[in-house]
Amino acid sequence: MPTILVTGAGGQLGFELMRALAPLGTVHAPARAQFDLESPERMRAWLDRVRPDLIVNAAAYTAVDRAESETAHAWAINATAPEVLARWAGEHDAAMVQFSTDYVFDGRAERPYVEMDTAGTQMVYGASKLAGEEAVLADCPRALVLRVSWLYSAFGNNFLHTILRLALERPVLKIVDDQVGAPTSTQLVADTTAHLLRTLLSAGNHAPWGVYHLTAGGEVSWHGFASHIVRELEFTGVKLACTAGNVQPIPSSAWPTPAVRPLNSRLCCDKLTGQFGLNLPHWSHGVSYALAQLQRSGALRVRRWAHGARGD
Ligand SMILES: NC(=O)C1=CN([C@@H]2O[C@H](COP(=O)(O)OP(=O)(O)OC[C@H]3O[C@@H](n4cnc5c(N)ncnc54)[C@H](OP(=O)(O)O)[C@@H]3O)[C@@H](O)[C@H]2O)C=CC1
Ligand SMILES: Cc1cn([C@H]2C[C@H](O)[C@@H](COP(=O)(O)OP(=O)(O)O[C@H]3O[C@@H](C)C(=O)[C@@H](O)[C@H]3O)O2)c(=O)[nH]c1=O
Ligand SMILES: [Mg+2]
Repeated sequence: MPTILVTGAGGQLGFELMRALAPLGTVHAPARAQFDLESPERMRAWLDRVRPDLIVNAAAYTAVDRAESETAHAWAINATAPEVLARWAGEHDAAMVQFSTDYVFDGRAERPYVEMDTAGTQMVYGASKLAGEEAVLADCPRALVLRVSWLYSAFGNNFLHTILRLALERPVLKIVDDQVGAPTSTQLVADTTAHLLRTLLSAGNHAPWGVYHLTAGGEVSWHGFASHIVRELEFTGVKLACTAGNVQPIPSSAWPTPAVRPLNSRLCCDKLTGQFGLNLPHWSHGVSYALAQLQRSGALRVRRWAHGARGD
């Protein structure tokens, strides 16, 4: 059984990977005190001691706007740390998975991006993630780089939770309508990663490692995504301050942010579905599932009572 290292297990994707990768081997998720991505020495010491056969790097610096002012910090975690991991993996014949993002592209193309397209972005988060990808591919012969987009889950910090919070508090939401992509659940990414690894690890010398785009099917703007979330929340009966009709579309120019996000975040996943014979379900499936998880956990009911009179 392979020994597997999952970094960032406390993050929204790492949490799902712990579940999805468990059948493939013995999964280790060291705490930050033992495995800090900003400490190459500590990482190497841990790797030399445990000697994983597979490194799955789900840790990252994901604060897109803050990265513009915390450049060194973002670069250390998103670019230098993957390089350290990949170098160790390459030297010890281990395999590695690195997660990357639609934000490596500048978003000016008029079609979904394919893996071979030239990536190039001005934003620090995207540029640091691109440097991480390149280092991993250069240093580890058995590397899988998965570019995912717009991740959300019932657990963790993400746009779904932002919209839930805002819809409970505000009568009107203004959301950008000119940035388009595919919201993708962490479950879909984690389960698909496990499928790919099962194939790749058993395929021998000619296994198709490399870069793949991995998102849910379909496409939508952030405004369309937010409207969908609020509409689905209305069905749950949770008491909202905002209705779906009051989620208003705005252009990016009306929502200035330190990091300029791509207008086109669409990633073509044909390479992955063709190579591995997998189907990537429409993005709305995962949203229904995440909201059902929130409802079953009691999170929506508690919020309703916290917000208004019980039973109203
Ligand atoms: N979120 C998104 O929408 C998208 C994410 N991605 C990529 O997917 C991957 C997973 O992202 P996601 O799960 O959303 O990220 P999260 O922000 O939810 O989790 C990131 C994890 O990294 C850990 N981490 C950060 N810095 C360090 C460090 N110095 N040492 C050890 N651990 C550290 C965090 O630890 P702690 O909990 O202690 O802070 C956290 O567990 C990343 O590669 C990201 O770039 C790609 C596209 C979209
Ligand atoms: C909260 C809010 C956001 N927005 C806009 C800002 C932005 O353009 C868009 C999305 O907002 P966020 O800042 O939550 O999303 P952002 O942090 O940019 O999400 C990204 O995270 C990184 C880690 C990735 O890799 C990307 O794939 C992507 O998921 O919505 C509004 O227009 N109105 C609002 O009220
Ligand atoms: Mg964010």
